[in-house]
Amino acid sequence: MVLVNPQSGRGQAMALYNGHVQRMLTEADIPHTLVITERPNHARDLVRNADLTQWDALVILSGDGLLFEVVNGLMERQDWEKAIQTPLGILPGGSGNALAASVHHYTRASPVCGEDLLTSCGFQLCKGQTSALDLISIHLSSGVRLFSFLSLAWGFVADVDIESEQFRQIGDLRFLLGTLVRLASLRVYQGKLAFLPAENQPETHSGEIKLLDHLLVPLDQPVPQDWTLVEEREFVLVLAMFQSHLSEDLMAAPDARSDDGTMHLFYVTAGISRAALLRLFRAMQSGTHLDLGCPHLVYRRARALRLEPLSPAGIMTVDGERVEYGPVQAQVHRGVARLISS
Ligand SMILES: Nc1ncnc2c1ncn2[C@@H]1O[C@H](COP(=O)(O)OP(=O)(O)OP(=O)(O)O)[C@@H](O)[C@H]1O
Repeated sequence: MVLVNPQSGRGQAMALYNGHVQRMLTEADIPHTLVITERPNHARDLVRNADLTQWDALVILSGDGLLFEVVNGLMERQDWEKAIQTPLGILPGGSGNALAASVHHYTRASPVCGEDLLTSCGFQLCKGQTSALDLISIHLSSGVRLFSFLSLAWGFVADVDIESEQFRQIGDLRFLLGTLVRLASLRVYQGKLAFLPAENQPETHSGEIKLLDHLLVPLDQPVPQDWTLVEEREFVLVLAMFQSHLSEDLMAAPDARSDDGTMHLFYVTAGISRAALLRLFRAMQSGTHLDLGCPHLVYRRARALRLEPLSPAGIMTVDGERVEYGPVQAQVHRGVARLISS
């Protein structure tokens, strides 16, 4: 099943399907059914109720938001243990296309963008090999539990992602414009951050197949003893990456792999100059931001984290989608889903 969000990116996803994708799938002799989404949550509702035995794979031609819907729709099913084993494919049709860029990066080929990225992902889709995909269980303060495959962001990155949606018509340039606007009015975000370092938890057991979040305690209790409490309380951004790319041209976590069982946690503390922050983002285009030795940038590998914003209002995103603002905690579950990626 190929799911297309006709509104994603600059609204070009259907043209990409008609121009490239359909031809590739036909040449590769892969019969498929096209589903054009009509509204937000259409894909989520569809996969929650679909007869999955009909499909070898669910393929998303859109941005990361549509795959986020599909993953969470699968996890809402009674038979989620089986449903989440359905191979998931991604074809870049949005403006960020972080997972598509990550899937390409994992092939170790040199970076590409635009239609070349679509061709690369289309080729991998036709080959049909699958890799394991980590899912990150995320608990919001209201008690809602979500599943993420890409990122959790608060502060600068989340603000740029959501505020730049008004510039959707200019495609991925919206992130550059949004970054410049946010830099001009750079903010500091107050909050508490804690995490379980990967080295303290060498093996991630996902609690059998049940996906029990055995590393987490309720949000109203202090984090366990073996967690690290970050001393700083003033941040410019907190970003947990679960794949290599934050967008098509920002390689936030070059060493990340789809099934490494690791959260790649970055935070930037207050006091960084606008120029230094801009340098970080420019270096992130080639994945060299950690080489700059910026004293405000911290990178840690983690298995679980807790973030408690103290600033009264703000933006938090999961996989680039806005979620309820407030205390949040998360745990990685290694390789519980399947991603078409070679
Ligand atoms: N037919 C539709 N009309 C409007 N919104 C839709 C439709 N189908 C899906 N959506 C919603 O659109 C949002 C954005 O989708 P998606 O992330 O796939 O594209 P994008 O935002 O352009 O890409 P990116 O995340 O790469 O920037 C999602 O929250 C999804 O729920």
